[in-house]
Amino acid sequence: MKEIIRIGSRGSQLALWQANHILYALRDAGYHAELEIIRTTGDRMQQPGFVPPPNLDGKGIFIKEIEEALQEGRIDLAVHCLKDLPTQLASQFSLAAIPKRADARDVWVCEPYWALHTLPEGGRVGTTSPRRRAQLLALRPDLEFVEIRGNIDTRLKKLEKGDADALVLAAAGLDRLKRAEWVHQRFSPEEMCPAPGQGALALETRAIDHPVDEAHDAYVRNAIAFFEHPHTRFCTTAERAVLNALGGGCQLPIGAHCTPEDGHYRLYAQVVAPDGEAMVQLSATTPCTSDPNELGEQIAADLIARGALNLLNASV
Ligand SMILES: NCc1[nH]cc(CCC(=O)O)c1CC(=O)O
Repeated sequence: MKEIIRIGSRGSQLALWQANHILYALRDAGYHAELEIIRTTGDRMQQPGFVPPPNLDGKGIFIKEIEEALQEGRIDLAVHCLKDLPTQLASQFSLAAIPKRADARDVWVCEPYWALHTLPEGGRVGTTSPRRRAQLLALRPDLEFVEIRGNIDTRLKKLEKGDADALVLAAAGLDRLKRAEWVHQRFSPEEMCPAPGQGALALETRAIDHPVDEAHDAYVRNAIAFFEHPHTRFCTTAERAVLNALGGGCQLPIGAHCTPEDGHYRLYAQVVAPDGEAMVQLSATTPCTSDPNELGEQIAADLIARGALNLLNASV
């Protein structure tokens, strides 16, 4: 009898694309894989009329129910956007593989103003991300913001309807869903520094020392090992270390972007005040042989020495 690898995913358009991408690759490699769709708190929050419970903790709202399924053995493998994963996983879980990253950049989606600087004064940008709002204000203090939620097609429809004049989205999502014709401008990381881990997937399994079935868990870890992409692992580990050292969470206006450059890695990180009036930014390089966590922690310490925590405190 063939062993089956059960993959858990959220039901959003983008999550399904990503989970299927992994599923088909596993099938191509000769494995039996199945998909299980799991509804998370984060998905329910995007429904109209959702009332958040008073004790709701924003961290990990897209992963809680998926990790429960992992822990209970209903699934063997969870496929997430790495940027939605908290910087610290509970000890029962492991980031078993990080596949090659797609385009990590943020993009400008705006008809008919093809670039950020051409949008007329007071233009309304549809984003709820504190990082994107702060970074946009640093470039264009006149901008206004409106809440646009939902999956990518919903957001594009709301843009078409005129609910906003422009959107800023992750390139990876639009590229994966073949909506790249909406992209007018891909921001350089210095203009709009992407969220740590943006554009990368995370393959999460039970940790080695928390198996449901030792032989099956080892089989799954072995099956997914070929997805692992060492450059992406290094870069996203360094980026997430910056975020972790500054207090974690996707609600903080922190960008970090690391790239391999011949023989070394370069990490750039940026913390912006919520009103865009102040910013600290730094970059550092390190040899390929060094520890990505040290690189991220070093940058975070240097950002703190330049006042990053004051900017972050202003944002809560
Ligand atoms: N916060 C939602 C989210 N999580 C991951 C992506 C995009 C895909 C990725 O970064 O891998 C998005 C949408 C967006 O930011 O536009």
